[in-house]
Amino acid sequence: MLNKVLSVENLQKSFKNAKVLKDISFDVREGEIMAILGPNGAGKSTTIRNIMGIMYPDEGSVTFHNHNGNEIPRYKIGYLPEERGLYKNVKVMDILLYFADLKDYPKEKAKQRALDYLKKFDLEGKENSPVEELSKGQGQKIQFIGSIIHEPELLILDEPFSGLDPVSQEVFKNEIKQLAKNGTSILLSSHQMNLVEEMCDRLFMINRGEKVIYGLMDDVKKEYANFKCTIRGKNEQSTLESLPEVTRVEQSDEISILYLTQEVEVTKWLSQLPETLDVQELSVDRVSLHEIFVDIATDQTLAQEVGASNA
Ligand SMILES: Nc1ncnc2c1ncn2[C@@H]1O[C@H](COP(=O)(O)OP(=O)(O)OP(=O)(O)O)[C@@H](O)[C@H]1O
Repeated sequence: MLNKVLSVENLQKSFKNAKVLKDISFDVREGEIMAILGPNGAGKSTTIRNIMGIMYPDEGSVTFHNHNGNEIPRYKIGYLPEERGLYKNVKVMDILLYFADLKDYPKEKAKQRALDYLKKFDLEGKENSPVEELSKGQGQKIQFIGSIIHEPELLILDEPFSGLDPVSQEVFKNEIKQLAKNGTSILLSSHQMNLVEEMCDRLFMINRGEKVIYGLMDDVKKEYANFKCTIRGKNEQSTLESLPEVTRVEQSDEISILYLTQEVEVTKWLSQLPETLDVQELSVDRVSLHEIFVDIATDQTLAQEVGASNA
């Protein structure tokens, strides 16, 4: 098993009378991409702020290697906060060197890394531009570079994809994957399930401050991502519901989605469909992480530890 870089144990946090974190525990391992997923207000940012020492938990602990709380060497951690914003009248290079200086990172090395990353993020030649002349997405790229300029061992990204266009999202996604491949441990939060689905190794799903799922992405998919069959054609809902292995049918206009049991053998199931069905189009897919989340967040009885031995 990979080494643990960060451990979060039994975090509890209340604001006035509202308990927003209820016994949150997970870890982040060397070189992995770990995602905290959950809907708005679930407690993702509060968890991250407690890890970063921006606020302190009422109960529980945060450990980075063998260091706790104030002993944690913050210069080994990179952080992209949810709040975006940089000093407006400062030049791009100056702000990046300032970020590096805060972490005691050598200036010349930082300068070279900054230039390399500006090029990578399609911002070549912008080093002397004032931040106020950048677009929102460009500013976010600068802030992202600022969070990795000092080669952190652990990188914490709070909603890294929000506000980015699809091309920039792809650039960020690839860079995050590359960093992990080179050994950086990544913890990122998101409420956009589909974006992180194919990039994270493990996930922690949180809803109303509580753990809903914690485990390997592959295990979560195996456990929850059953097959669904989408049929376009004129069919009675009751006919479709009476087919074997169908747990639920959703219908709108001529599109019917048949959710199938975990045990279904797809080829066998397809071969026994009645000839009387009206099929103009048919596809079989696994339900997405997004659908799994909506299901689970609205029916807590499904919540259980997934792949606990691997988690
Ligand atoms: N400083 C604060 N004072 C009072 N309540 C707070 C504070 N910070 C967060 N909360 C509350 O804690 C809950 C969790 O908020 P948090 O920002 O952690 O959610 P989130 O999962 O990051 O959501 P989002 O996806 O919307 O960013 C919310 O109900 C929020 O209103």
